[in-house]
Amino acid sequence: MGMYKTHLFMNPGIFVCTLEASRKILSDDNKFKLGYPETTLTVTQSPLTHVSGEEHNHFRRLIIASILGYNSLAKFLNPIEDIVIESLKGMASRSTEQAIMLMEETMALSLRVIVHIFIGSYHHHDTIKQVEHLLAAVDDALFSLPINFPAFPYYKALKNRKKVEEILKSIVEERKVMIKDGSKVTEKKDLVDILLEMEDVNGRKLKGEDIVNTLIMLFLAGHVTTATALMWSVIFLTNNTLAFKKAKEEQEEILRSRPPSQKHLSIEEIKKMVYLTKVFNEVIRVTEWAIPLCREATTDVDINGYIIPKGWRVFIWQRGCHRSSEYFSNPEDFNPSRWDDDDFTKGGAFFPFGVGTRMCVGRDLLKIEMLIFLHHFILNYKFEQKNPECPLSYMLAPVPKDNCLGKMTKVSME
Ligand code: HEM
Repeated sequence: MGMYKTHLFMNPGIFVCTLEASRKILSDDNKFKLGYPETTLTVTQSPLTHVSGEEHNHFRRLIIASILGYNSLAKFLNPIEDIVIESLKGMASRSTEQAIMLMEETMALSLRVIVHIFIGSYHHHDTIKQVEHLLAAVDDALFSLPINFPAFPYYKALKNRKKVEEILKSIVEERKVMIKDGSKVTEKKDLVDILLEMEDVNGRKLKGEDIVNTLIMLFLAGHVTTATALMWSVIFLTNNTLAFKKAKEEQEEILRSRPPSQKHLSIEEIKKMVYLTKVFNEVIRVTEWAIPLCREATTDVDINGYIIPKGWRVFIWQRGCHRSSEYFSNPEDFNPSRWDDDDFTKGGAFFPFGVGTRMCVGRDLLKIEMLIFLHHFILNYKFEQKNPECPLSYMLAPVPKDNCLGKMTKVSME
Protein backbone atom coordinates (compact mmCIF):
# COMPACT_ATOMS: atom_id res chain seq x y z
CA MET A 1 0.00 0.00 0.00
CA GLY A 2 1.62 3.21 -1.10
CA MET A 3 -1.07 5.85 -0.77
CA TYR A 4 -1.87 7.74 2.43
CA LYS A 5 -4.81 10.13 2.81
CA THR A 6 -4.03 13.56 4.25
CA HIS A 7 -5.63 16.96 4.83
CA LEU A 8 -2.30 18.77 4.70
CA PHE A 9 -2.54 22.24 3.06
CA MET A 10 -6.32 22.32 3.93
CA ASN A 11 -7.66 20.51 0.84
CA PRO A 12 -8.01 16.74 1.03
CA GLY A 13 -5.19 14.90 -0.62
CA ILE A 14 -3.19 11.72 -0.71
CA PHE A 15 0.46 10.86 -0.45
CA VAL A 16 1.74 8.60 -3.20
CA CYS A 17 4.88 6.62 -2.42
CA THR A 18 5.07 3.89 -5.07
CA LEU A 19 7.12 4.12 -8.24
CA GLU A 20 4.50 3.18 -10.81
CA ALA A 21 1.81 5.50 -9.44
CA SER A 22 4.28 8.39 -8.97
CA ARG A 23 5.51 8.25 -12.55
CA LYS A 24 2.01 7.79 -13.94
CA ILE A 25 0.71 10.89 -12.13
CA LEU A 26 3.70 13.09 -12.97
CA SER A 27 3.49 12.12 -16.66
CA ASP A 28 -0.23 12.77 -17.04
CA ASP A 29 -0.79 16.48 -17.72
CA ASN A 30 -4.34 15.79 -18.91
CA LYS A 31 -5.59 14.53 -15.58
CA PHE A 32 -3.30 16.40 -13.18
CA LYS A 33 -2.18 20.02 -12.91
CA LEU A 34 0.34 21.62 -10.56
CA GLY A 35 -1.06 21.47 -7.03
CA TYR A 36 1.33 23.48 -4.89
CA PRO A 37 -0.16 25.42 -1.97
CA GLU A 38 -1.41 28.97 -2.50
CA THR A 39 1.61 30.41 -0.68
CA THR A 40 4.06 28.65 -2.98
CA LEU A 41 2.28 29.82 -6.11
CA THR A 42 1.91 33.42 -4.94
CA VAL A 43 5.49 33.67 -3.85
CA THR A 44 6.94 32.02 -6.96
CA GLN A 45 4.42 33.56 -9.38
CA SER A 46 6.04 33.30 -12.77
CA PRO A 47 4.90 32.52 -16.31
CA LEU A 48 6.57 29.15 -15.73
CA THR A 49 4.31 28.11 -12.85
CA HIS A 50 1.11 29.84 -13.99
CA VAL A 51 0.74 28.49 -17.49
CA SER A 52 0.51 24.98 -18.91
CA GLY A 53 0.57 23.15 -22.23
CA GLU A 54 2.25 24.79 -25.24
CA GLU A 55 2.59 28.15 -23.49
CA HIS A 56 4.56 26.53 -20.67
CA ASN A 57 6.64 24.53 -23.12
CA HIS A 58 7.51 27.61 -25.17
CA PHE A 59 8.69 29.48 -22.12
CA ARG A 60 10.51 26.51 -20.65
CA ARG A 61 12.48 25.89 -23.87
CA LEU A 62 14.10 29.30 -23.61
CA ILE A 63 15.21 28.79 -20.05
CA ILE A 64 16.47 25.32 -20.88
CA ALA A 65 18.51 26.72 -23.76
CA SER A 66 20.44 28.91 -21.35
CA ILE A 67 21.13 26.42 -18.52
CA LEU A 68 20.53 22.80 -19.57
CA GLY A 69 23.24 20.65 -21.10
CA TYR A 70 27.03 20.93 -20.98
CA ASN A 71 27.14 23.01 -24.17
CA SER A 72 24.93 25.75 -22.72
CA LEU A 73 26.76 25.68 -19.42
CA ALA A 74 30.30 25.61 -20.84
CA LYS A 75 30.49 29.41 -20.92
CA PHE A 76 29.75 29.56 -17.20
CA LEU A 77 32.42 27.06 -16.09
CA ASN A 78 35.21 29.55 -15.39
CA PRO A 79 33.05 32.04 -13.48
CA ILE A 80 31.47 29.25 -11.40
CA GLU A 81 34.94 27.92 -10.58
CA ASP A 82 36.18 31.38 -9.60
CA ILE A 83 33.19 31.86 -7.31
CA VAL A 84 33.75 28.41 -5.75
CA ILE A 85 37.47 29.02 -5.15
CA GLU A 86 36.83 32.41 -3.57
CA SER A 87 34.01 31.04 -1.42
CA LEU A 88 36.06 28.12 -0.08
CA LYS A 89 38.96 30.49 0.65
CA GLY A 90 36.56 32.77 2.54
CA MET A 91 35.17 29.86 4.56
CA ALA A 92 38.68 28.79 5.61
CA SER A 93 39.70 32.32 6.48
CA ARG A 94 36.55 32.95 8.56
CA SER A 95 37.06 29.57 10.29
CA THR A 96 40.33 30.77 11.81
CA GLU A 97 38.37 33.18 14.02
CA GLN A 98 35.28 31.11 14.90
CA ALA A 99 33.16 28.21 13.68
CA ILE A 100 31.29 28.93 10.46
CA MET A 101 27.77 27.87 9.54
CA LEU A 102 28.32 25.77 6.45
CA MET A 103 24.70 26.11 5.34
CA GLU A 104 24.94 29.92 5.38
CA GLU A 105 28.16 29.73 3.41
CA THR A 106 26.73 27.44 0.72
CA MET A 107 23.62 29.66 0.54
CA ALA A 108 25.84 32.66 -0.25
CA LEU A 109 27.83 30.64 -2.78
CA SER A 110 24.79 29.28 -4.60
CA LEU A 111 23.17 32.71 -4.82
CA ARG A 112 26.32 34.23 -6.29
CA VAL A 113 26.35 31.57 -8.98
CA ILE A 114 22.66 32.05 -9.79
CA VAL A 115 22.99 35.84 -9.91
CA HIS A 116 25.97 35.53 -12.23
CA ILE A 117 24.24 33.16 -14.60
CA PHE A 118 20.86 34.84 -14.72
CA ILE A 119 21.56 38.55 -14.38
CA GLY A 120 25.25 38.96 -15.13
CA SER A 121 28.47 39.48 -13.28
CA TYR A 122 28.68 43.18 -12.68
CA HIS A 123 26.29 43.63 -9.75
CA HIS A 124 27.58 45.12 -6.59
CA HIS A 125 28.40 42.77 -3.70
CA ASP A 126 25.99 44.72 -1.47
CA THR A 127 23.11 44.20 -3.93
CA ILE A 128 23.68 40.43 -3.90
CA LYS A 129 23.86 40.43 -0.09
CA GLN A 130 20.63 42.42 0.09
CA VAL A 131 18.82 40.01 -2.27
CA GLU A 132 20.15 37.05 -0.28
CA HIS A 133 18.92 38.55 2.98
CA LEU A 134 15.47 39.35 1.55
CA LEU A 135 15.05 35.96 -0.11
CA ALA A 136 15.63 34.10 3.18
CA ALA A 137 12.21 35.20 4.46
CA VAL A 138 10.59 34.43 1.11
CA ASP A 139 12.06 30.90 1.20
CA ASP A 140 10.78 30.43 4.75
CA ALA A 141 7.20 31.11 3.69
CA LEU A 142 7.02 28.88 0.61
CA PHE A 143 5.00 26.24 2.43
CA SER A 144 3.54 28.37 5.23
CA LEU A 145 -0.10 29.19 5.95
CA PRO A 146 -1.48 31.92 3.64
CA ILE A 147 -2.03 34.43 6.45
CA ASN A 148 -1.13 37.90 5.28
CA PHE A 149 -0.95 39.53 8.69
CA PRO A 150 2.04 41.03 10.58
CA ALA A 151 4.22 38.48 12.40
CA PHE A 152 3.22 35.65 10.05
CA PRO A 153 5.92 34.31 7.67
CA TYR A 154 3.71 34.83 4.61
CA TYR A 155 3.29 38.55 5.42
CA LYS A 156 7.04 39.05 5.72
CA ALA A 157 7.65 37.01 2.57
CA LEU A 158 5.33 39.20 0.49
CA LYS A 159 6.94 42.36 1.84
CA ASN A 160 10.45 41.09 1.11
CA ARG A 161 9.41 39.82 -2.32
CA LYS A 162 8.25 43.33 -3.21
CA LYS A 163 11.71 44.68 -2.31
CA VAL A 164 13.43 41.99 -4.41
CA GLU A 165 11.07 42.90 -7.28
CA GLU A 166 12.18 46.53 -7.03
CA ILE A 167 15.87 45.59 -7.13
CA LEU A 168 15.41 43.28 -10.12
CA LYS A 169 13.15 45.78 -11.89
CA SER A 170 15.88 48.39 -11.80
CA ILE A 171 18.41 45.83 -13.08
CA VAL A 172 16.11 44.95 -16.01
CA GLU A 173 15.50 48.65 -16.78
CA GLU A 174 19.22 49.34 -16.63
CA ARG A 175 19.80 46.45 -19.03
CA LYS A 176 17.26 47.80 -21.49
CA VAL A 177 19.16 51.07 -21.56
CA MET A 178 22.50 49.27 -21.99
CA ILE A 179 21.16 47.28 -24.92
CA LYS A 180 19.66 50.41 -26.49
CA ASP A 181 22.81 52.52 -26.23
CA GLY A 182 25.01 49.58 -27.28
CA SER A 183 27.10 49.49 -24.09
CA LYS A 184 26.51 45.73 -23.59
CA VAL A 185 27.59 44.51 -27.01
CA THR A 186 30.76 42.79 -25.84
CA GLU A 187 29.18 40.80 -22.98
CA LYS A 188 27.80 37.28 -23.38
CA LYS A 189 24.02 36.96 -23.21
CA ASP A 190 22.55 36.09 -19.84
CA LEU A 191 18.94 35.19 -19.09
CA VAL A 192 17.83 38.84 -18.76
CA ASP A 193 18.97 39.52 -22.34
CA ILE A 194 17.21 36.38 -23.56
CA LEU A 195 13.98 37.24 -21.74
CA LEU A 196 14.06 40.79 -23.08
CA GLU A 197 14.28 39.46 -26.64
CA MET A 198 11.73 36.72 -26.08
CA GLU A 199 8.20 36.68 -27.51
CA ASP A 200 5.34 34.60 -26.12
CA VAL A 201 3.31 32.10 -28.20
CA ASN A 202 1.25 35.01 -29.53
CA GLY A 203 4.34 36.92 -30.69
CA ARG A 204 4.14 39.49 -27.86
CA LYS A 205 7.23 40.64 -25.95
CA LEU A 206 7.35 39.67 -22.28
CA LYS A 207 6.27 42.32 -19.82
CA GLY A 208 8.87 43.62 -17.37
CA GLU A 209 6.98 42.07 -14.44
CA ASP A 210 7.04 38.64 -16.13
CA ILE A 211 10.81 38.88 -16.48
CA VAL A 212 11.22 39.88 -12.84
CA ASN A 213 8.88 37.09 -11.67
CA THR A 214 10.76 34.53 -13.73
CA LEU A 215 14.04 35.59 -12.21
CA ILE A 216 12.60 35.38 -8.69
CA MET A 217 11.16 31.93 -9.44
CA LEU A 218 14.56 30.70 -10.65
CA PHE A 219 16.31 32.20 -7.63
CA LEU A 220 13.84 30.44 -5.31
CA ALA A 221 13.98 27.12 -7.18
CA GLY A 222 17.75 27.01 -7.30
CA HIS A 223 19.00 28.71 -4.16
CA VAL A 224 18.19 26.66 -1.05
CA THR A 225 18.11 23.40 -3.05
CA THR A 226 21.67 23.84 -4.33
CA ALA A 227 22.98 25.14 -1.00
CA THR A 228 21.49 22.14 0.82
CA ALA A 229 22.95 19.66 -1.67
CA LEU A 230 26.41 21.26 -1.40
CA MET A 231 26.28 21.21 2.39
CA TRP A 232 25.29 17.52 2.50
CA SER A 233 27.94 16.60 -0.06
CA VAL A 234 30.56 17.91 2.38
CA ILE A 235 29.00 16.08 5.33
CA PHE A 236 28.62 12.76 3.51
CA LEU A 237 32.11 12.80 2.05
CA THR A 238 33.70 13.93 5.30
CA ASN A 239 32.04 11.03 7.12
CA ASN A 240 32.91 8.44 4.48
CA THR A 241 36.65 7.87 4.26
CA LEU A 242 36.51 5.36 1.41
CA ALA A 243 34.33 7.53 -0.83
CA PHE A 244 36.52 10.55 -0.03
CA LYS A 245 39.68 8.61 -0.94
CA LYS A 246 38.25 7.35 -4.25
CA ALA A 247 36.97 10.81 -5.17
CA LYS A 248 40.34 12.35 -4.32
CA GLU A 249 42.26 9.85 -6.46
CA GLU A 250 40.04 10.69 -9.42
CA GLN A 251 40.52 14.44 -8.98
CA GLU A 252 44.30 14.07 -8.58
CA GLU A 253 44.43 12.07 -11.81
CA ILE A 254 42.53 14.84 -13.59
CA LEU A 255 45.11 17.38 -12.42
CA ARG A 256 48.04 15.11 -13.40
CA SER A 257 46.78 14.83 -17.00
CA ARG A 258 46.25 18.57 -17.37
CA PRO A 259 48.56 20.66 -19.57
CA PRO A 260 50.59 23.01 -17.31
CA SER A 261 49.25 26.10 -19.07
CA GLN A 262 45.61 25.24 -18.28
CA LYS A 263 44.30 27.14 -15.27
CA HIS A 264 40.58 26.28 -15.15
CA LEU A 265 38.53 23.09 -15.23
CA SER A 266 37.34 22.18 -18.72
CA ILE A 267 34.15 20.42 -19.81
CA GLU A 268 36.29 17.41 -20.83
CA GLU A 269 37.63 17.21 -17.26
CA ILE A 270 34.12 17.50 -15.84
CA LYS A 271 33.11 14.56 -18.04
CA LYS A 272 36.02 12.54 -16.58
CA MET A 273 34.57 12.95 -13.06
CA VAL A 274 32.85 9.58 -13.21
CA TYR A 275 33.18 8.67 -9.55
CA LEU A 276 32.27 12.18 -8.42
CA THR A 277 29.11 11.92 -10.52
CA LYS A 278 28.20 8.82 -8.51
CA VAL A 279 28.81 10.85 -5.36
CA PHE A 280 26.46 13.51 -6.79
CA ASN A 281 23.69 10.95 -7.41
CA GLU A 282 24.13 9.46 -3.99
CA VAL A 283 24.06 12.83 -2.19
CA ILE A 284 20.81 13.70 -3.94
CA ARG A 285 19.34 10.24 -3.25
CA VAL A 286 20.23 10.06 0.45
CA THR A 287 19.43 13.66 1.39
CA GLU A 288 16.09 13.64 3.15
CA TRP A 289 14.29 16.18 0.92
CA ALA A 290 11.10 16.96 2.79
CA ILE A 291 8.93 18.64 0.16
CA PRO A 292 6.70 16.40 -1.94
CA LEU A 293 5.89 17.14 -5.59
CA CYS A 294 2.34 18.49 -5.62
CA ARG A 295 -0.39 17.89 -8.18
CA GLU A 296 -4.17 18.35 -8.27
CA ALA A 297 -6.52 15.91 -10.02
CA THR A 298 -8.53 17.72 -12.72
CA THR A 299 -10.95 14.79 -13.04
CA ASP A 300 -11.68 11.60 -11.08
CA VAL A 301 -8.70 9.32 -11.70
CA ASP A 302 -8.33 5.60 -11.08
CA ILE A 303 -4.79 4.71 -10.04
CA ASN A 304 -4.34 0.99 -9.44
CA GLY A 305 -7.90 0.64 -8.14
CA TYR A 306 -7.77 3.75 -5.92
CA ILE A 307 -10.00 6.61 -7.06
CA ILE A 308 -8.46 10.05 -6.66
CA PRO A 309 -11.46 12.40 -6.71
CA LYS A 310 -11.38 15.55 -8.86
CA GLY A 311 -9.93 18.50 -6.93
CA TRP A 312 -7.89 16.37 -4.55
CA ARG A 313 -4.25 17.14 -4.05
CA VAL A 314 -1.66 14.46 -4.74
CA PHE A 315 1.70 14.55 -2.97
CA ILE A 316 4.39 12.50 -4.68
CA TRP A 317 6.81 11.33 -1.99
CA GLN A 318 10.03 10.58 -3.89
CA ARG A 319 11.69 9.31 -0.75
CA GLY A 320 9.26 6.37 -0.89
CA CYS A 321 11.33 5.17 -3.86
CA HIS A 322 14.75 6.70 -3.15
CA ARG A 323 14.93 5.09 0.29
CA SER A 324 13.23 1.81 -0.64
CA SER A 325 15.12 -1.47 -0.34
CA GLU A 326 13.08 -2.67 -3.32
CA TYR A 327 15.28 -0.50 -5.56
CA PHE A 328 18.38 0.28 -3.47
CA SER A 329 20.10 -2.26 -1.23
CA ASN A 330 20.77 -0.89 2.28
CA PRO A 331 19.01 2.31 1.18
CA GLU A 332 20.01 4.32 4.27
CA ASP A 333 23.73 3.92 3.52
CA PHE A 334 25.71 6.54 1.62
CA ASN A 335 27.39 4.37 -0.99
CA PRO A 336 28.38 6.02 -4.31
CA SER A 337 29.57 2.64 -5.64
CA ARG A 338 25.98 1.45 -5.85
CA TRP A 339 25.91 3.43 -9.14
CA ASP A 340 28.69 1.27 -10.65
CA ASP A 341 26.22 -0.82 -12.61
CA ASP A 342 25.54 2.11 -14.96
CA ASP A 343 21.76 1.96 -14.60
CA PHE A 344 21.63 5.67 -14.01
CA THR A 345 17.93 5.80 -13.19
CA LYS A 346 17.65 2.47 -11.35
CA GLY A 347 14.73 1.46 -13.54
CA GLY A 348 13.12 4.87 -13.13
CA ALA A 349 13.13 4.67 -9.32
CA PHE A 350 15.59 7.57 -9.11
CA PHE A 351 13.72 10.70 -10.17
CA PRO A 352 14.94 13.50 -7.88
CA PHE A 353 14.33 16.09 -10.60
CA GLY A 354 10.79 15.02 -11.41
CA VAL A 355 9.30 13.44 -14.49
CA GLY A 356 7.74 14.76 -17.69
CA THR A 357 7.02 18.31 -18.76
CA ARG A 358 7.84 19.89 -15.38
CA MET A 359 11.20 18.19 -14.90
CA CYS A 360 13.81 20.40 -13.24
CA VAL A 361 15.54 22.77 -15.65
CA GLY A 362 18.38 23.44 -13.18
CA ARG A 363 19.62 19.86 -12.81
CA ASP A 364 22.74 20.23 -14.99
CA LEU A 365 23.66 23.53 -13.41
CA LEU A 366 23.38 21.91 -9.98
CA LYS A 367 25.51 18.96 -11.08
CA ILE A 368 28.25 21.08 -12.61
CA GLU A 369 28.30 23.37 -9.58
CA MET A 370 28.59 20.41 -7.21
CA LEU A 371 31.34 18.72 -9.25
CA ILE A 372 33.38 21.93 -9.37
CA PHE A 373 32.80 22.59 -5.68
CA LEU A 374 33.76 19.06 -4.64
CA HIS A 375 36.81 19.05 -6.93
CA HIS A 376 38.26 22.00 -4.99
CA PHE A 377 36.98 20.92 -1.59
CA ILE A 378 38.40 17.39 -1.85
CA LEU A 379 41.79 18.48 -3.15
CA ASN A 380 42.38 21.41 -0.83
CA TYR A 381 40.19 21.43 2.27
CA LYS A 382 38.76 19.48 5.17
CA PHE A 383 35.64 20.24 7.19
CA GLU A 384 35.09 19.35 10.85
CA GLN A 385 31.46 19.47 11.91
CA LYS A 386 31.12 20.73 15.48
CA ASN A 387 27.95 18.84 16.40
CA PRO A 388 27.67 15.79 14.14
CA GLU A 389 24.62 14.56 16.07
CA CYS A 390 22.80 17.88 15.77
CA PRO A 391 19.06 17.29 15.07
CA LEU A 392 17.70 18.43 11.71
CA SER A 393 15.06 20.99 10.86
CA TYR A 394 13.04 20.30 7.71
CA MET A 395 11.61 23.60 6.52
CA LEU A 396 12.35 23.94 3.65
CA ALA A 397 15.09 21.40 3.27
CA PRO A 398 16.83 19.16 5.81
CA VAL A 399 19.50 21.20 7.61
CA PRO A 400 21.19 20.64 11.00
CA LYS A 401 19.53 23.03 13.47
CA ASP A 402 22.88 24.76 14.08
CA ASN A 403 23.14 25.40 10.31
CA CYS A 404 26.02 22.90 10.19
CA LEU A 405 28.44 24.66 12.48
CA GLY A 406 32.07 23.69 11.88
CA LYS A 407 35.52 24.57 10.71
CA MET A 408 36.86 24.63 7.15
CA THR A 409 40.63 24.18 7.00
CA LYS A 410 42.94 24.45 4.04
CA VAL A 411 45.06 21.30 3.84
CA SER A 412 46.92 21.79 0.56
CA MET A 413 49.79 24.17 -0.17
CA GLU A 414 48.06 25.61 -3.29
C1 HEM B 1 19.11 19.86 -5.26
C2 HEM B 1 18.70 20.66 -6.22
C3 HEM B 1 17.40 20.57 -6.96
C4 HEM B 1 16.41 19.65 -6.84
C5 HEM B 1 16.33 18.42 -5.94
C6 HEM B 1 15.36 20.06 -7.77
C7 HEM B 1 14.19 19.36 -7.98
C8 HEM B 1 13.19 19.75 -8.84
C9 HEM B 1 12.00 18.99 -9.11
C10 HEM B 1 11.65 17.65 -8.47
C11 HEM B 1 11.25 19.69 -9.99
C12 HEM B 1 9.89 19.27 -10.56
C13 HEM B 1 8.77 19.85 -9.70
C14 HEM B 1 7.42 19.27 -10.07
O1 HEM B 1 7.32 18.41 -10.95
O2 HEM B 1 6.44 19.70 -9.44
C15 HEM B 1 11.96 20.91 -10.28
C16 HEM B 1 11.49 21.90 -11.12
C17 HEM B 1 12.18 23.05 -11.37
N1 HEM B 1 13.46 23.35 -10.97
FE1 HEM B 1 14.65 22.23 -9.79
N2 HEM B 1 15.74 21.21 -8.39
C18 HEM B 1 16.99 21.56 -7.94
C19 HEM B 1 17.75 22.63 -8.34
C20 HEM B 1 17.34 23.57 -9.24
C21 HEM B 1 18.15 24.66 -9.73
C22 HEM B 1 19.62 24.88 -9.39
C23 HEM B 1 17.36 25.41 -10.55
C24 HEM B 1 17.67 26.66 -11.33
C25 HEM B 1 18.48 27.58 -10.98
C26 HEM B 1 16.05 24.79 -10.59
C27 HEM B 1 14.98 25.25 -11.31
C28 HEM B 1 13.78 24.58 -11.46
C29 HEM B 1 12.63 25.12 -12.20
C30 HEM B 1 12.59 26.46 -12.90
C31 HEM B 1 11.64 24.14 -12.15
C32 HEM B 1 10.23 24.23 -12.78
C33 HEM B 1 10.28 23.68 -14.19
C34 HEM B 1 8.94 23.77 -14.91
O3 HEM B 1 7.89 23.96 -14.26
O4 HEM B 1 8.95 23.64 -16.14
N3 HEM B 1 16.08 23.68 -9.79
N4 HEM B 1 13.15 20.91 -9.58
